[in-house]
Amino acid sequence: MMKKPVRVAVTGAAGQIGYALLFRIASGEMLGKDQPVILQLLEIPDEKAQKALKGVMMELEDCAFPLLAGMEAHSDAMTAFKDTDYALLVGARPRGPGMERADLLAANAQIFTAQGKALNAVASRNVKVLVVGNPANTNAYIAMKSAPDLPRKNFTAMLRLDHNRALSQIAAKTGKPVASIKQMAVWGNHSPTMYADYRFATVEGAPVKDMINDQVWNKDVFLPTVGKRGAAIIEARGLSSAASAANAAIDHMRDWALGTNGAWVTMGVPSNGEYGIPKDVMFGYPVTCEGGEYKIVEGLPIDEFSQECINKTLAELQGEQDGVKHLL
Ligand SMILES: NC(=O)c1ccc[n+]([C@@H]2O[C@H](COP(=O)([O-])OP(=O)(O)OC[C@H]3O[C@@H](n4cnc5c(N)ncnc54)[C@H](O)[C@@H]3O)[C@@H](O)[C@H]2O)c1
Ligand SMILES: O=C(O)C[C@H](O)C(=O)O
Repeated sequence: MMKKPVRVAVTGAAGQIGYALLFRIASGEMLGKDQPVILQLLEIPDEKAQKALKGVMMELEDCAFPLLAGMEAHSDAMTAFKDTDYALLVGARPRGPGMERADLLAANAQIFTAQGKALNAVASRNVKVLVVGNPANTNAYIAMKSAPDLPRKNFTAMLRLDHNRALSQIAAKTGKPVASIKQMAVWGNHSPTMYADYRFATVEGAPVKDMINDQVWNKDVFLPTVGKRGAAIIEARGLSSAASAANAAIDHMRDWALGTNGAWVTMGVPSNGEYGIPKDVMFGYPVTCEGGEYKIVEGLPIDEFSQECINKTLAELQGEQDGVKHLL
């Protein structure tokens, strides 16, 4: 028997990430090839954006996806998020050359206050929320704080792109297939301060750290390459990453909904104090997922270098939180 359709809200649906995301959700790559979806698409109430959204919907229609059980265009979060089971908050201004993601805070923070309130009012009480719009951790924090009637754990930020970037860099360095690398972790903020950590990573049971055995490469090549990859793409493309970001969003939601079978992935989630991070800070952690819930991998040893890196990314996140206090 066919499953009951679930509602998936996507904001910024006519943007570049939206264009790389919606077709994959509708084809079943996110929630499974047996899960029909109803897309609830939000764009700003602007004639050009709404017209572009209509065009994307025409193309979705032309794909005749068997799993696409319905599709709606919205210009108001209060209708777009009605009863939604999943919410991918992508819509926000991207950064341009020379900007840091934190520079977007003022421009984007208000979007997430309003959208958090709308989720609070009308979404399914089990809604799974992924914030992609930058600065993603702090925007997710704002949305969570603006939705006091929803469980905190329902709000997450996207660090999966950083996780995937770290995997690819390690695959290139070790010459091992990307799929063979297990137990990667990225701690903290989706910003250059993030700490991509391969201390626990293995390939077929063998430690990656021993294969590389080069702390200078870790510090001077690996960490800056992963941390500044977003800027490198903006520099090369003239636009911020889109297909890889959409791919990471699919990975994040699929793993959260369908489970990881014990494998580690990275999600930005509200802290409950794990690893000394203050409660509610939206922090990148290694997690496993099962039965629609994520669980932070606990008890990992944190050496001095790692603690310094974690402190730095935490301090940045706390600074961002301070900067939006007046909105909450
Ligand atoms: N977390 C990550 O790893 C990651 C990766 C890539 C991009 N991003 C971020 O994702 C965001 C979107 O990037 P993009 O390249 O798709 O940008 P884009 O400019 O191509 O598209 C953004 C879309 O959002 C819409 N929008 C703006 N405000 C909105 C609102 N309040 N409600 C609904 N829609 C709204 C715009 O009209 C536009 O169509 C940016 O903030 C970017 O920095 C995050
Ligand atoms: O870096 C950006 O501004 C876009 C995105 O967050 C990325 O990491 O590619």
